[in-house]
Amino acid sequence: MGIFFKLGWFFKKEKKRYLIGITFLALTSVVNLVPPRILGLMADQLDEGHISWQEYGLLILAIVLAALLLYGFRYFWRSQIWGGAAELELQLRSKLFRQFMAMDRTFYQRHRTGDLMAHATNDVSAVQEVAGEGVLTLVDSLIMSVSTMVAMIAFVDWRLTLVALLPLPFLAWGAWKLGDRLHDAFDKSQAAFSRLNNKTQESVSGIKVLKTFGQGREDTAAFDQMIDDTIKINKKVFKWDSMFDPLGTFLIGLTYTITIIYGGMLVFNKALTIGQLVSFIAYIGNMVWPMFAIGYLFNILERGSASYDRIEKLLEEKSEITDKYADQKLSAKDIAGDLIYHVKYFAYPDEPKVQVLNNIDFTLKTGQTLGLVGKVGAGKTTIIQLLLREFDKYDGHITLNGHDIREIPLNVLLRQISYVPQDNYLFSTSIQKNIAFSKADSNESAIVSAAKKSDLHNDILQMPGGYNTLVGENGVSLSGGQKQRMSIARALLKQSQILVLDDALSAVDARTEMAILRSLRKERKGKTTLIATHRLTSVMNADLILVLKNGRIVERGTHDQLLKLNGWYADMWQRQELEDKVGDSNG
Ligand SMILES: Nc1ncnc2c1ncn2[C@@H]1O[C@H](COP(=O)(O)OP(=O)(O)OP(=O)(O)O)[C@@H](O)[C@H]1O
Repeated sequence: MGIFFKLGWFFKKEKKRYLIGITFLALTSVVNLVPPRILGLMADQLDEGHISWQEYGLLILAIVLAALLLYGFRYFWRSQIWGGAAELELQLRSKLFRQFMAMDRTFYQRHRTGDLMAHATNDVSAVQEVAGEGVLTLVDSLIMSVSTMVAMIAFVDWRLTLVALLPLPFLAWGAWKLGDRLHDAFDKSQAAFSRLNNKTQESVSGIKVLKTFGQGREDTAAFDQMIDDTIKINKKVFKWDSMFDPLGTFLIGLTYTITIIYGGMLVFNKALTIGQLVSFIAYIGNMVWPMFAIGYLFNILERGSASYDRIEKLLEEKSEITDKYADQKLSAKDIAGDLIYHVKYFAYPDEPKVQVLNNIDFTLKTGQTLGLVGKVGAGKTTIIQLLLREFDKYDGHITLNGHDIREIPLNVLLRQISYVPQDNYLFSTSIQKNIAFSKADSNESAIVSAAKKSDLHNDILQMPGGYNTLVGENGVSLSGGQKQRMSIARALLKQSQILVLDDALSAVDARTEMAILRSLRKERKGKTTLIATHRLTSVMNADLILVLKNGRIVERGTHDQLLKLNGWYADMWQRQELEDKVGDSNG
């Protein structure tokens, strides 16, 4: 029952809806007592042999009227109570979705996508059942069983009521105990199904890798094993289910048998009329559902409660990135200015002792371009992540036009940044919509212009549907280079103050890279650009180049200054130049 208190906030909000629903539910139960009583009266009249057609007609009319009333009452309680359950489902789902949107990276490191999906679907459904089926079962089974018992005693006989209903509590007990096992088995079957889903998704998404590594057969075997396990688990569901139904039939049959034997004796001894026995038999029908229901109720509430706790736990998680300054009156203009980094110490939250950035200091004037280079794992992406506010806990500060970025409203800051990661996400829709994702109200000419600047326009014209070509899930139908250029077009369309390219040109050839960089220089005059890369030609025109090693800046300057230093940059430049020459002569 605790779950009803946990959901108190919701029932309080939806008080009116539930009061109306419960009132109609109670009316339904009471009107349900009428047809059996009328059937009894009819049977008595038939038994006594004096049938007045007028009276008979009136009784039939009363049954029809009761049926019509029941129709109307049922409609009202259903629309109110099921409507309430749907409302709760909606509220929980949107709360969860908002929470998922607000959460930082570490949240997604702690929770797997499949698990989050399960919370947003299975758990929400289990809680929704409490507000629908749970309320119905609790209220209806109580009112219906109590009112039917009162009618049995008042209109028929208390002794028959006592004896005939003896088996029914066992039905409630059986429904509770077996139902518990059934639900348990059902939960396991759901979990197995979810594992199977995860596996299918992973195998299909990674099909290219699987095939190229010749792992197709092994993966199929692993999948077969999983199906075997799932079937074994599902067999348990059928086992408990098959025990449950016959138990119900047996106990209900026993109740009817006792009624016929003992009721028959009472009729024989003239303690009861035939009509009363007929009414009683019809009333038993009213008692069956509440017994099943009471048993079910415990399971619905237990499951709902466990699911609600899981949802609450997720909702209680706090993002490390809080938009504390969301109300700060800062506009895009206020933050358009120099970008200054002064980060003494940064470590990722899961490994707080491993220093990833160490004394990163630099100033980038408005309109300048910064190049970030260095070996893999040197800290280039980490520097960018701090600007994007994926992590807020570091010793030092990063400012934009003098404002600490942690004190700028998130939406104001992020609207001023276009970010192209190494591996961008494309939605399974048309090319046009994928480019326009960064600025939904863009017109066609702006989209085409962005595609031209990122050297993608000609590729798109070659495609069967042009700009309307569908790209498949995460752009499967595109080459790596096309995907990267599409992400750049998306970023350019946004025309933001700061553009960040994180190894975003790694999949395009040197000539295409040069063309894109040329148009970027033209396009982004007066705007700030950050480029992290392994290919030094991408940053040779930058105003400032930082060479990173183990999270520290080991060399800094322009291309020419760095060449003169004769350090890592100069060495790498020579090697890459040589590689290009060898590549050209081979090509
Ligand atoms: N989420 C994370 N949690 C813990 N450590 C991380 C995380 N992301 C990156 N690191 C570590 O931080 C260090 C810097 O990584 P970063 O991605 O910034 O390097 P990078 O220079 O961008 O490398 P690459 O050129 O391969 O992209 C690496 O040692 C990496 O293993």
